[in-house]
Amino acid sequence: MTTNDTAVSLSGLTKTYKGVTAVDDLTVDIRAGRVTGLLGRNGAGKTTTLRMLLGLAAPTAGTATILGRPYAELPDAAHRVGVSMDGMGGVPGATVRSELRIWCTVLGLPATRADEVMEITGIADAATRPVKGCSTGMRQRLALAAALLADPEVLVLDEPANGLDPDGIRWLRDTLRSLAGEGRTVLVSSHQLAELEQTVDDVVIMQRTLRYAGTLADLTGHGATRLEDRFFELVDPAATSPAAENLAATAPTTPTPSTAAPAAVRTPERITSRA
Ligand SMILES: Nc1ncnc2c1ncn2[C@@H]1O[C@H](COP(=O)(O)OP(=O)(O)OP(=O)(O)O)[C@@H](O)[C@H]1O
Repeated sequence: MTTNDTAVSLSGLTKTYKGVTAVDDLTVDIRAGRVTGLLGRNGAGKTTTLRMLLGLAAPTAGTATILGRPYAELPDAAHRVGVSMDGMGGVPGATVRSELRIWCTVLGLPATRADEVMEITGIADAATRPVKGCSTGMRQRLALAAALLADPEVLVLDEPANGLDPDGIRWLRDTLRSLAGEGRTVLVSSHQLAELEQTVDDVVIMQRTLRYAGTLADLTGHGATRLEDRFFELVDPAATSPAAENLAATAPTTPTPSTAAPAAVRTPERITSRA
């Protein structure tokens, strides 16, 4: 079911690479104005899903829309959707400020906007630092700064917590909550379950196929169970020992054939699964 406040809609979304299905028949609506965590192990298909959503990879089957249209057909998409993904590349030789100013030019924004987003993301002190000399955490902040430049309605962030120290993680959590508080939609991929548990309203769990879509509160019984426990029940019901779970959580996953039976998929009220 699609509602008026659906920000992202995936329908039967499937991607096969040389006979290996990375994303299989993913159908889910993501509600506007909320922080939604796209969760899955390494290799679960999160990045592939986001790339299809943003028109960076062509689906083998199915559709993905953002604000009601495929990204490539969305008017003013570069202003309405802010994106942070690995491999988006930087400008050789740029400093933090000059890189953001280049993006300001590309987006038709005043150069002063670069300084505003540096303040928001806590990197103003690093304005003159070469980007290639920045730490991973600093680069994550810079990537979010770039995503925020055009004051977008929707943010799509691929693993934004990677490389952040505890201060950075707390800052990211507060920032994402505050962005959603302003009415923005935040779709954030991660496999850092403890972190996400404190950040998201809604959860989409995938392991090539959809395993859960709904509110965090529904998933955890309003905190009665931990997200991590529910996650493992959904992605790997056979795993029983914590040691096995920890190992599985960090090991790359080889996609299984698309004929494998999907796990139970819930259809709660906040995110509507149409699987
Ligand atoms: N361009 C590609 N060509 C072939 N296989 C690919 C390609 N991109 C992704 N894959 C495969 O698709 C599967 C899903 O990868 P994807 O990067 O989407 O997972 P992920 O959930 O984002 O993982 P991670 O958390 O490690 O980033 C993996 O098995 C990966 O090897």
